[in-house]
Amino acid sequence: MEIFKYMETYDYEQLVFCQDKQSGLKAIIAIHDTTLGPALGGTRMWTYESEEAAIEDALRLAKGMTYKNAAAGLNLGGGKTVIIGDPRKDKNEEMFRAFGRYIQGLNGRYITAEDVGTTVADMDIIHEETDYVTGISPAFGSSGNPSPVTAYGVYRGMKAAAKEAFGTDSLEGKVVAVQGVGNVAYSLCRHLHEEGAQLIVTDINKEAVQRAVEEFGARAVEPNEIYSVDCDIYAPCALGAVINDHTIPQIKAKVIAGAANNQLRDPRHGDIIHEMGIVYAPDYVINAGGVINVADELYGYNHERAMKKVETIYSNIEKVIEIAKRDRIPTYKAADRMAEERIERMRNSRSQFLQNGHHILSRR
Ligand SMILES: NC(=O)C1=CN([C@@H]2O[C@H](COP(=O)(O)OP(=O)(O)OC[C@H]3O[C@@H](n4cnc5c(N)ncnc54)[C@H](O)[C@@H]3O)[C@@H](O)[C@H]2O)C=CC1
Ligand SMILES: CC(C)CC(=O)C(=O)O
Repeated sequence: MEIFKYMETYDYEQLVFCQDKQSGLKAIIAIHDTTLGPALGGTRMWTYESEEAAIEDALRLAKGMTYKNAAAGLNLGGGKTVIIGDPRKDKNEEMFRAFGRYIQGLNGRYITAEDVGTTVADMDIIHEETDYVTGISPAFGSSGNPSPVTAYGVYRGMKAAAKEAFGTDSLEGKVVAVQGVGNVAYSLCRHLHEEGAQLIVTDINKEAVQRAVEEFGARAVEPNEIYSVDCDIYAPCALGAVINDHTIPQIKAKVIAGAANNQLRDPRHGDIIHEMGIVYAPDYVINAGGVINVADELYGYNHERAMKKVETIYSNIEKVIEIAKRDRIPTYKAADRMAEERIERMRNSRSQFLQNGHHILSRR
């Protein structure tokens, strides 16, 4: 990968490599765009096949955060971190302390939170070194684990997408195929089960599958079978790039609505599912609940206020569908348009973010 060429093409501001020999920390912080405010986005810990794959993931996820935060109406830019390693084996306290010091060094240009492979406990350790971290324990007056809130937002957004596809937003009796039943999808399954949806689930973690089977009466399938099952709604809730040339021909769902980031392998896959008549709820619009929740910490966390904003995900999905129909474009393009227009409007009044993150965080 020619890194500067890639950064120039997609207009990234900064890429930071963090190394700490003693703890084994190898982290990449990508800051995409800070026009709207400091870059807020989670830290993912994952066993990447190569350093290049980790860099690419950090860059793609950071850009997604710029669009997510803009579309959600937050005054925040987009960034993300990946830590290279196995979250089950390679974590240690010194690692997150070292990482916290690197975040502090950015002086508020980047604020972190949880993502795949990191937890509230990890954020609490980071908090020992910096205030530029959210999703820390409620004991600190913070919002805690963002996953249940993300799940609630996905559930509401799924209902809005279902209304377009089926003429009603009721999910009672609808068959929903959930890919990955981790932190977010477990809570999502609970909402769906409570509304009377029938669940088909898969995960590479057999215990997670078993829990969904026992608690929600879900039917379990193998990971490679989830695309082709007979269902009304496909909910990708594991990792990205799952809507691709290989999977699209298998999909029978009329709606795709899930929590995973970067679901489309490439933009053209959004065009293909649009032509197939599938209602696609753009990932970064429907999964914004977690970031909306942690972002509220910057104003002194208020759960009621945060949930009120999370509710706007329903109308945001409606808005995206409306723009798509009006302009005869796929929903992913409509979402991009919505986010880009907001950033452009603000670009006239501010350019690069300069240290006021500290000022915001002092209101905690
Ligand atoms: N946690 C949050 O608040 C937010 C999460 N997201 C995104 O939602 C997705 C899920 O996040 P979490 O639930 O927090 O992560 P998680 O790590 O708790 O859950 C992911 C689950 O997917 C499973 N999985 C991995 N590869 C799989 C495969 N090939 N087939 C089937 N299952 C597979 C894992 O075993 C795990 O149970 C991620 O893409 C994340 O970036 C997006 C916004 C916020
Ligand atoms: C997990 C969230 C709090 C932030 C984030 O990184 C995301 O929405 O993907």
